[in-house]
This record gives sequence, structure tokens and C-alpha cells, in this order.
Amino acid sequence: MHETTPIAFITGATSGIGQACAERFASAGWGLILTGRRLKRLETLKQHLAESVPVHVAEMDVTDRSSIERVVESLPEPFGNIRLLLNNAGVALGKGPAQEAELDDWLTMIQTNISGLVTVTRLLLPRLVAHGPGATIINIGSIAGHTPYPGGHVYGASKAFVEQFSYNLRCDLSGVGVRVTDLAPGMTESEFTEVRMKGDREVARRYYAGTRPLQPGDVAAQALHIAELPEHVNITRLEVAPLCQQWSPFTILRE
Ligand SMILES: NC(=O)C1=CN([C@@H]2O[C@H](COP(=O)(O)OP(=O)(O)OC[C@H]3O[C@@H](n4cnc5c(N)ncnc54)[C@H](OP(=O)(O)O)[C@@H]3O)[C@@H](O)[C@H]2O)C=CC1
Ligand SMILES: O=CCS(=O)(=O)O
Repeated sequence: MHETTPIAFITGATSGIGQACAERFASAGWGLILTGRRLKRLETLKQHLAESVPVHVAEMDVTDRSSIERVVESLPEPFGNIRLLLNNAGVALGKGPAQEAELDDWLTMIQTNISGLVTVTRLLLPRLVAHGPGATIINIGSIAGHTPYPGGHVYGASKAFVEQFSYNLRCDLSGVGVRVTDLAPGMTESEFTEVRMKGDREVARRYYAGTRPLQPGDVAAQALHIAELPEHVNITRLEVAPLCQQWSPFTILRE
């Protein structure tokens, strides 16, 4: 690997936005550390991308601290100088009202979207700080982090955490040249809704029917843009949504 090749560490690279980011960054010449629970998918992706850039894959569950520690501690030397951490792994579970939600679903969202993201970040911070100017953390938030909607409960709240954590990280890291961005997409067509609906593909298909959602590549293009800005430029927060997605109308329930 050439010593100037920038390295991106991506969580949740097995599908959707994470996979699209892997592809987009590879085509821009970035070396990649790709992680997720489904190792087979990572290996397939590596076969495809490793023809053009260096790729290291590792099975990693962000809800399991020891799994993250293992991956971080066993990074091959040429992949050690990480320029970008893309905290993308995330999950929404359930769309019904709070009073009908499964408590286990709420806890899984917290363990993945909050604890997982925080743990990966803390364990990789020394490498990002050592990299210095140009290093970037992109946290994938969501428009759900600041726009409430019925059924959004813990998912939206977890993304609100991602937004505020990003701002607070930025306060601490700007002095050492590490940039932090909350990249907040709106509706994006991926496996996200199928996972949310516990594997019900028909409900997921109906959710996107008649809309023109973002595609994962649309979000990946924004991530690459953020990462390749001049070192002194930090996009603090970037919201990107499909034109068809609205915040209104307000709903008022009447007796
Ligand atoms: N789709 C949308 O409308 C939007 C999505 N987002 C956010 O974008 C991010 C990516 O979602 P998207 O690509 O759409 O959805 P996908 O379901 O397609 O991808 C989710 C990714 O997260 C990974 N992941 C989930 N749980 C874990 C875990 N415990 N450990 C490691 N990896 C995990 C999955 O990998 P694996 O299962 O192999 O571990 C998968 O690669 C998420 O943070 C999501 O909240 C934000 C706004 C809109
Ligand atoms: O983060 C996902 C966007 S939404 O489905 O909650 O609106």
C-alpha cells in the first residue's frame, strides 16, 4: 500500500449506505477497513474492491465491546493510520406506538446506535488523533434525530444522541485537527425497513412504493464530499433527504 493512501474504517459495510460508501471511497482511491456481522458479505465485497484498493475485512458486532477491541487491536500495520471513521452501523426496530413496542427492541437500538457508536469511536480515537489534520469522523445520524414522528420513539432519540455527541466530540477534537460531522439522511432505500419490520419484505416494499427515496449511493456521495474537503473545513451537520419527504403536516388529534 502506498503510504499516502487514506484509510477509512467503516462500520456496517455489509449493506445499504455502508456498502455504498465502501464502493464510493474505493473508486476515489481510499483503502478500506470494512466491518459488520455478516463476514461472507464483507469477503464478497473485498473480492470486488480489492482489485483497485487495499481492503481489510473483519467481523465485528458493535454491541459487543470485546469484538470491537479484537478488531481494533489486530489491525494489520498498513491499515493503522486511519483518516476516516464512518460510524454507519445502525438499526431501527418496530414502527408501532411506544405503548406497544418491544422493550428488547428499544434496548437493541440503544446498544447498537448509541453504545456501539460510542465504543467504536472511543477505541479508534487515539488513531484518529495520531493521524492529525484531515482526520474525520462521520456519524450517520438521521432526520429522525430531530423530527419526531409516530413510531419513531427510541430510534429517533438514539439519532438525537448521535447528533449531540457529534457536536460535543467536535468541541474536544478541533484542537487536534480531527473533524466531526453528523450526516443525517432521510428515507433511503436499503435493507433498513425490512430489518425494522423484522424481515417482512412485503411491508418494506409497500413502504417505498410510489416514492422516490434516496439511494445509498446518494448518501455515500455526501460522505466522500465531507471527507475530502480541505483540512480546515468541517461540515458540522449535513441533512440530505429525498425531495418527496416532508416534515409537515402537523397533526392535531381532536376529541
Ligand atoms: N435507510 C434509511 O432510511 C436511513 C438510514 N439511516 C441510518 O443509516 C445507517 C445505515 O442504514 P442502512 O444502510 O439504511 O440500513 P441497512 O439495514 O441496509 O444497513 C445497516 C448496517 O448496519 C449493520 N449493523 C446493524 N447492527 C449491527 C451490529 N450490531 N454490529 C455491526 N453492524 C451492525 C448491518 O450489518 P450486519 O447486519 O452485517 O452486522 C448493516 O451493514 C444506520 O445507522 C441507519 O440508522 C439514517 C437515515 C435514513
Ligand atoms: O433514519 C431513518 C429515516 S426514517 O425512516 O426514520 O424516517
